[in-house]
Amino acid sequence: MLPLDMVSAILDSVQEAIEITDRDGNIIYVNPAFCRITGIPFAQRTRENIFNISPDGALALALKTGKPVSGHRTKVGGSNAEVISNAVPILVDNQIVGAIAIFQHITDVIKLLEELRQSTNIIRNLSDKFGQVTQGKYTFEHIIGSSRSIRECIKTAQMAASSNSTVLLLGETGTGKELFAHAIHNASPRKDNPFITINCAAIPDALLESELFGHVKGAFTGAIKEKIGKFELAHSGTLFLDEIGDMNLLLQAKLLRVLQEREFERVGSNQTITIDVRVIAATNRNLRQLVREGKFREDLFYRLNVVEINLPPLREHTEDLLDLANHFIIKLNRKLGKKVTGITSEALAALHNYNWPGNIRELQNIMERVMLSLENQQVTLQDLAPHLGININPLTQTEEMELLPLDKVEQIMIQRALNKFGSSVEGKKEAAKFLNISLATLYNKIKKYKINF
Ligand SMILES: Nc1ncnc2c1ncn2[C@@H]1O[C@H](COP(=O)(O)OP(=O)(O)OP(=O)(O)O)[C@@H](O)[C@H]1O
Repeated sequence: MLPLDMVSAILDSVQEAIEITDRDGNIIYVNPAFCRITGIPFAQRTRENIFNISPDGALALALKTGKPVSGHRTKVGGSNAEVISNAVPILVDNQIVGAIAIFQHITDVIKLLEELRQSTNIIRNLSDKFGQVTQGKYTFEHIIGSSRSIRECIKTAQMAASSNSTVLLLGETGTGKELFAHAIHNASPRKDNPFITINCAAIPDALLESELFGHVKGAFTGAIKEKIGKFELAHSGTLFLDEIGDMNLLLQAKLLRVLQEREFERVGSNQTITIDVRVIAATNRNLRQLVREGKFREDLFYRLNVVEINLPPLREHTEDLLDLANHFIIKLNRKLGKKVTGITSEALAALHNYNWPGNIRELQNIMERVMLSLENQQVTLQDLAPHLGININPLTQTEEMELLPLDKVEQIMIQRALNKFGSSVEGKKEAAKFLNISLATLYNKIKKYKINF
């Protein structure tokens, strides 16, 4: 057992407030920390009974129930001090002889809680930010194509990369707009900073503003915590605004201001935020037409259109088909664990003849579907035909008919030859040679039978 004077010296030196009662609730001891926190002198406090002065406090509860009480929030009876207290009954030979409580001033706890809340907020925001921040995935090396039109697009994009100019990428779906946006960012001085993408068509109008500019807590119903917008996330990097043609007029006005002033406010806040962001915008819609129809602001169009790059549809640069097909074969071999060796010339000719409404994305998808069932072999016309809507054996149907007019047979043969050799000038020469007619005759018959390819 510790000597009594030592026990009292220990209690006197503890930083937390301590209060002790006897079995009947008479307060028999409070330490100096208690007097400091509550402002009640020792002599005054030890004249009181806990059941009178603080009947709902932790000490009274511990005495009444004989059980420990922890984390009890209360005001110390007879003072204004709010505390969090833990109390336990004091047992001697299994009999309650009193109770002791230890208090912590609530302002200390609140201060700690506030610090904790702020730290949690910072961590949450950082992890939010971290989750959304990406780097540019592709470089110009990933862009396949040696046709004049693609080379020109690459040249313009490379020139734009070194500047801070806003770039507008126009082109049908699947022509590589996003790929170019990544490549421009990666070739720019901002390449080590964030590359943030937002698809304006994929986000409902009501949410797009806060996605772009962020919001403060309580800015609108559902804004339960503050949110950093894409513009802030992209600070010092690049913001890729995809499907810009789908943005509503109200937001277009706000976007124009950011592009002009480089500043904005989060939704619900009047604090102006200044940013340094390079904007690349893209759309597969006809922006000029939208301007004429009053659906896209002319001033915004010119702000965005500092450097304009028009990506050609695949049907207009079919000379890149072989390189693209081989590129996807290599990529998909890796992805699917295959060893496909290439594509036959007949299959390539069929690719030439197709219209490619989904452009390069469609080519990539078709190659993937075909390669799923191939092993160590080439992609053939038979593999591709169902995906390109080609009937590779028109005669099997027609053979079942007893007779066919001669010109119908001629038309079918010309169609088949063009499917086989392709519709390029070289392909037509081959087809004419195979059919034993001159190139001029072939052209005449294509015209006569209105053959589409
Ligand atoms: N020149 C190219 N070389 C290699 N791959 C390409 C090329 N162009 C496009 N691709 C590939 O085709 C797919 C579609 O490209 P991307 O997403 O960039 O098109 P997009 O024009 O942005 O389409 P959308 O308008 O539908 O968003 C991607 O997988 C991309 O990597």
